[in-house]
Order: sequence, then C-alpha cells, then structure tokens
Amino acid sequence: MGIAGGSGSGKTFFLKCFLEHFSASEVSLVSQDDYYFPVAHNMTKEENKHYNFDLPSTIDHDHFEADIESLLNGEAILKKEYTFNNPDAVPKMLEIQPAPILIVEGLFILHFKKISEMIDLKIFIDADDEIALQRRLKRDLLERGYSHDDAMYKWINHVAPAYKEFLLPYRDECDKIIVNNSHKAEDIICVTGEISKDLRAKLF
Ligand SMILES: Nc1ncnc2c1ncn2[C@@H]1O[C@H](COP(=O)(O)OP(=O)(O)O)[C@@H](O)[C@H]1O
Ligand SMILES: O=C(COP(=O)(O)O)[C@H](O)[C@H](O)COP(=O)(O)O
Repeated sequence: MGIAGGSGSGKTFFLKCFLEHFSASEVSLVSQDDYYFPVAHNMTKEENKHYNFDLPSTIDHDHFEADIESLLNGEAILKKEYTFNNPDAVPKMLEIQPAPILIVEGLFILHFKKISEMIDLKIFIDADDEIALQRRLKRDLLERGYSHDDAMYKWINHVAPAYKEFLLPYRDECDKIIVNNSHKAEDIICVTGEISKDLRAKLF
C-alpha cells in the first residue's frame, strides 16, 4: 500500500490512525524520509534554507527500492532513522520486519517508477494548499526551529513547486483520494477503518 500526498496533507496522521487497526506483526512501514542522502552537518542556517529537500534527487531511491524489494521477499531490513536538520538528534537504527501488509509512505513514491509499480493500493492524501501550509508552518516553527520567513521561503520555492511537478500529476492514477481538510480526526478514523476492514477480509 502506498501513501502519497504533499507536505502537511496528513500522511503521518493517516498512518497513525491506520496502524491502530493492526498489530505490529501485521504491518511494516517504510518512509521515504529515511532515505534522504546525508547532508553536511555543518550547514549554516542560510545554507539549510536554500538546500532544496523537496527534489527526488535528494532521495537515495535505489536503496529505497532495494529495501522495498527485500521486504516483499520476506527479508528484514536495517535502516538509519532520518533526523531532519537536527544535529543534536542521535539517529536510531530501525530494524523493519517483513509483514503481510507493507506500507510505503512519502512525497515521491508515485514519481519513482519502480516503486510505484510495486504498489497494489495507492492512496493520495489531499489537502487544500492553505490548510497544508498552516499545518506545515506550525510544525516548522515548533519542531524544526525555522523562522516564519524561512519556512515561507521553503514553501514558496521548494515545497509548492515540487508538489506540482512530482506529485500532483500522479493523483488521478491513485485508487483512493482522501480529502483531509479537517482539524478533526473523525473522517480519517472512519476511512482508515473501512480500508483496514477490506484489507483484513482479503489478507487474514
Ligand atoms: N484530520 C486531521 N485532524 C487533526 N489534525 C490533523 C489532521 N490531519 C493532519 N493533522 C495534523 O496536521 C499536521 C500535519 O500532518 P502530517 O500527518 O504530519 O502531514 P504530512 O505527514 O503529510 O506532512 C500534524 O500535526 C497532524 O497531526
Ligand atoms: O520536511 C522536509 C524536509 O525538512 P527540512 O527542510 O526541515 O529538512 C521536506 O521539505 C518535505 O517537504 C517533507 O515533507 P513531509 O511534510 O511530507 O514530511
């Protein structure tokens, strides 16, 4: 199953609700964010602001693809957690076990052809630009230590153009488009309930 959607659309939120319906041994999850090519730790704030993290070329997609293939072949993988631009965070080594349901999540999973072809159920989380921006601003200011201006700079110059070029063109090929403009969890809880019921009936 693939979960795509722009930054702030609610991919992580959707997954959190979805995973409530399963035990750990039933689902495994790989996130595109864990496959960023490493960037220099001594980047200045200014360099970080201009580094575009929203291009497919920033992702080690060969490694991402290989790990997905391993999991589909029933082999566990070992992956270093991505800690965004936080030099103080110590990345954990994540051991991901294969499971009957494999979820692949991220911005460019539909753009990476090989990955897209491996996905049976494609889900697109869709939120209005303004709502996604407000969610992202909140996160960037509180969790990532960006100023309002720097967060806006990234949104205008990196995030929004990447969404148009590398994500939106694939929206209509998805099996389900889930509109997530709400500030409440009910809709997502309901839709994840339906999808998990279908999957359970098919797989278990
Ligand atoms: N339906 C919703 N109800 C309440 N909060 C939501 C909803 N959808 C998203 N959010 C919140 O918006 C923020 C961004 O969502 P997130 O899932 O992190 O987006 P993404 O992973 O696509 O960047 C998070 O703080 C999340 O909890
Ligand atoms: O978050 C980053 C990088 O963070 P930083 O620029 O702080 O290193 C990317 O810009 C993506 O837009 C993330 O998308 P998502 O919100 O989908 O995880």
